[in-house]
Amino acid sequence: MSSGLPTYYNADAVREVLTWPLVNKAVESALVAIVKEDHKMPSSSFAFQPKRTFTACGKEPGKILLTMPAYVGNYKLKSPRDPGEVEYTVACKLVTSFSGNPRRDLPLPSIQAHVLLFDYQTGQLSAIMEGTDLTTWRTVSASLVATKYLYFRRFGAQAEQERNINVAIVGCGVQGQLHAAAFCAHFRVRQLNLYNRTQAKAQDLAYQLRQKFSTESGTQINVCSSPNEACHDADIICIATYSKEPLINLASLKANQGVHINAVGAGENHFSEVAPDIYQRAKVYVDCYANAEAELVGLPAPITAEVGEIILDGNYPREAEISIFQSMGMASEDACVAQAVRYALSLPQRFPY
Ligand SMILES: NC(=O)C1=CN([C@@H]2O[C@H](COP(=O)(O)OP(=O)(O)OC[C@H]3O[C@@H](n4cnc5c(N)ncnc54)[C@H](O)[C@@H]3O)[C@@H](O)[C@H]2O)C=CC1
Ligand SMILES: O=C(O)C1=NCCCC1
Repeated sequence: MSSGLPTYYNADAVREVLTWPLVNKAVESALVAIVKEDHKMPSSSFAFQPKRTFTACGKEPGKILLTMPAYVGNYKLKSPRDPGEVEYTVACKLVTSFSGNPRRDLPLPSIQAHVLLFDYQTGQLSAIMEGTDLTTWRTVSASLVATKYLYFRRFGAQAEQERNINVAIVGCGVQGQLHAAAFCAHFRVRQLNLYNRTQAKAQDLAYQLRQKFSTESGTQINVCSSPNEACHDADIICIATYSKEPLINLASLKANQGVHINAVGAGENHFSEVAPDIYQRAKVYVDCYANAEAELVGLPAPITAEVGEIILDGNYPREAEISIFQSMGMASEDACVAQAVRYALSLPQRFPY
């Protein structure tokens, strides 16, 4: 038992060990752990994750502080070097969302976070970890995991390695940029369409991604002048803006074909970016029912399942269905990723995850 000060992990340290295998495993563990024990295929891991709080930071909109506590029990980090011991993690993320930050004279990220990690046996605060990149990575990872189970698995177990897809990114901010790079890195992306309200941002992103993916994997990367243009031929759509108005509707999508949407953004109201006619036609999946109950009031469609339930029971959407992963972000993802980061940083040598 330590009686010293908590260890501080700064952004550079965290960045050094953030890799997709590490984050994806941790996020998948979290998505499964929060599934209720009475599910038909229960998992041995479990989590307690109360509804998070939102504090308005002033009277004008667009500035909020969220507190996100979680306990995740009896799960595995599952890294190649990990001896298979089970983990217990107690954590609380403090995160602000100040949507005007990128437009400040000295721009800052809209989302900034720290994760507090506690000793699960004594309750002592053991670490404070800068959590801004961690938040971006785990959110993108949740979209990757959701896409794997809600889109690819409907076409078979090998589809994520074999199937060519067209991807649309609507909103090329911090989230959109990492979604674009990660989807190209994980899947066979034939065409990547980028839309951003300020087109120069989409052009910058296209320029950077072309250096890597156009030559390596032949991905055709296009900058589009409207969300409709970006999405009309897309199999997968990742939408991550602060828009209070719908940016895409049913007419924006490929007709009568399987489409999967990762609906990531929109701040306080998570579902305003996507029009009700899509929700009414789609199967809607969430990361967590408890958050959905509090944060998706007025969602124009019923919720089909949590992503973790689908991982456990394999009840995938049908091939031609539209699926939506309504991503809210959850504390147990942050807890599991922060724990994995701390574990990776504790190893004498960095290992290739
Ligand atoms: N689901 C989750 O777990 C998480 C969700 N988010 C959400 O993702 C969204 C994006 O976050 P970041 O990329 O960090 O923000 P950002 O500020 O870096 O990027 C936002 C992008 O959206 C665009 N945008 C903003 N308002 C718009 C509007 N009215 N119409 C069209 N485009 C608009 C901007 O041009 C910008 O490129 C936010 O809504 C944020 O709350 C962020 C972190 C986690
Ligand atoms: O889960 C998170 O972290 C966030 N979710 C919604 C917007 C702010 C950050």
